[in-house]
Amino acid sequence: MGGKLFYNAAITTPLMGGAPAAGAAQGRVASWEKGALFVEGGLVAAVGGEAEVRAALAAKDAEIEEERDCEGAAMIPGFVDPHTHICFAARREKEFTMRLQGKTYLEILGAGGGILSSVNAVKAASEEELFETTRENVLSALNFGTTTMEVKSGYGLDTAEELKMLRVIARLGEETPLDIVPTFMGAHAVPAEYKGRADDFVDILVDEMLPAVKKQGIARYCDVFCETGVYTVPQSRRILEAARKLGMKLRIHADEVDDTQGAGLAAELRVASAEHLLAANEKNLKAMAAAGVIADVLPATAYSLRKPYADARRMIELGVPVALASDCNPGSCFCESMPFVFGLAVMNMNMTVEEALTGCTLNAAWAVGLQDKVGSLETGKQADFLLLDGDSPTILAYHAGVSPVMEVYKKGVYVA
Ligand SMILES: N=CN[C@@H](CCC(=O)O)C(=O)O
Ligand SMILES: [Zn+2]
Repeated sequence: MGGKLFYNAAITTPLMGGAPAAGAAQGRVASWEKGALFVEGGLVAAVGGEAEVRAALAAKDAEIEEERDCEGAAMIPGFVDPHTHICFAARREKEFTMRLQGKTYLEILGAGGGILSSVNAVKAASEEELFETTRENVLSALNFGTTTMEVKSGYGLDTAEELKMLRVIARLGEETPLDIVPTFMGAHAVPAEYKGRADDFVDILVDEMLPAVKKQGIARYCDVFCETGVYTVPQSRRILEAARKLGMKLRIHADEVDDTQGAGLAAELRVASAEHLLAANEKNLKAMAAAGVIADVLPATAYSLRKPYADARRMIELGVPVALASDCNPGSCFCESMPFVFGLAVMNMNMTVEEALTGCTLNAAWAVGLQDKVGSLETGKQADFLLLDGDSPTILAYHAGVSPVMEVYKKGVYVA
C-alpha cells in the first residue's frame, strides 16, 4: 500500500499518555519545525522530523505515491469539540437581545423561553428539516477545523422527539466527514408541562426514555443539566446512575450559573467529564482531580453570557485535565468556531498555547472516549489534521477575529 507524504510542515501535537493530560503534562507537546507526516490508508503511518521520516520510509521501502510541500505551514491535529448542542431547528436571536438588555439566562428559561423555545422549534420541524439545518452548522464547524464533535440531544424532552434528534445526530456521522459522538440529554430542561413537578419527569426519564434510548442504540453518553431551577444533585444522580446501569457513559453540566455541588457529583460518579464549572468550588475541583474527571470548559459561553470565565489556571494547578469546547447552541453560545474558543482560552483564561492545544485536541478526545483514534498526530491514529496560515499554533490566538485554518484533512483526505 502506498501513501501521501506531507512535508515541510511545522508540526505541533500533544502525545498520548496513559490518562488525560493534567497539570504540567497539559502544556507538554511535541513539535518539529521542519516536520513530515506520512498517511497510509487514512492513518498516520509516520510522523516526526522530515529527515527522520524520509529515512524511515526509505528503510522500509514504503511507496510514496504523492508528496505535498506544506511550505512551512503549521500543522496540528483536527479539533475535537467535546460539547455541543448543535442539533437545533431555529436560532434565538431575540433572546440574545433580551440578554443584552439585562434579562438573565435562567430568567428567560424560567419564563418558558430559552431551551424550552428550542424544544418547540424541534417539535415543529420535520426530521429532514432538522437534519438540513444541523448539517449546515456542522459543515461550518468543519471549516473552522473541527473534525470530531460531540452532539447532544435535549431539545426534544419527550421520547419520540429525543429519538428523532438522536437519529439526526447519527446521520450527521454518516453524511458529513466528521466523527460524531451522540449524547442523550433528555434532562436538559424540565418540560413546561412538568413545571414544579421535576421529580415526575425524572420518573419518565428513568422508566421510559432511557430504556427507549438504550434500545435505539445510538447514544454513547448521557448528560444532565444540574443547575438551580433545572435538576438538583439528587435528581441528576438518579438519572445518571440509571443511565450507567444501562451501559451508557456519563457527563454532566455542572455549576454553570450557581455552585449547586455538581462538580462534587461528577467526582462521586467518576463521570467522563464535568462541563462549564464557572461556579465550581475548590473542594469539588480537588475531588475531580482525584477522580480523574475531565473539566470541559466553554469560554465562548462565558463570553456570550458576559460571565467570569471558568478558572482553568487553577484547575490545571490542581491537576484537573482541561478540555475546551465550543458549546455551540442557539441560546447561551451561538459559536461553532474552535479558533475563537482557542483565542479566548489563551487571552482570557491565561492558558498557554500548548495547554489550549491539548485542551482542543487530545484531552477533548479523552472526554469523548475517542483518545485511541483522534486528538494527536501519532502513528496508528487517524490522519485528522489542519494546516494553519501561520508557522505555529500561536496564530490561533494571535490573529484575532479570523480563522487561520487554511485546510482541513480527515483520515488523510482534504475535506475543507
Ligand atoms: N446550559 C445548558 N445547556 C446549554 C445551553 C442550551 C441552550 O440555551 O439552548 C449550555 O451548555 O450552555
Ligand atoms: Zn451544554
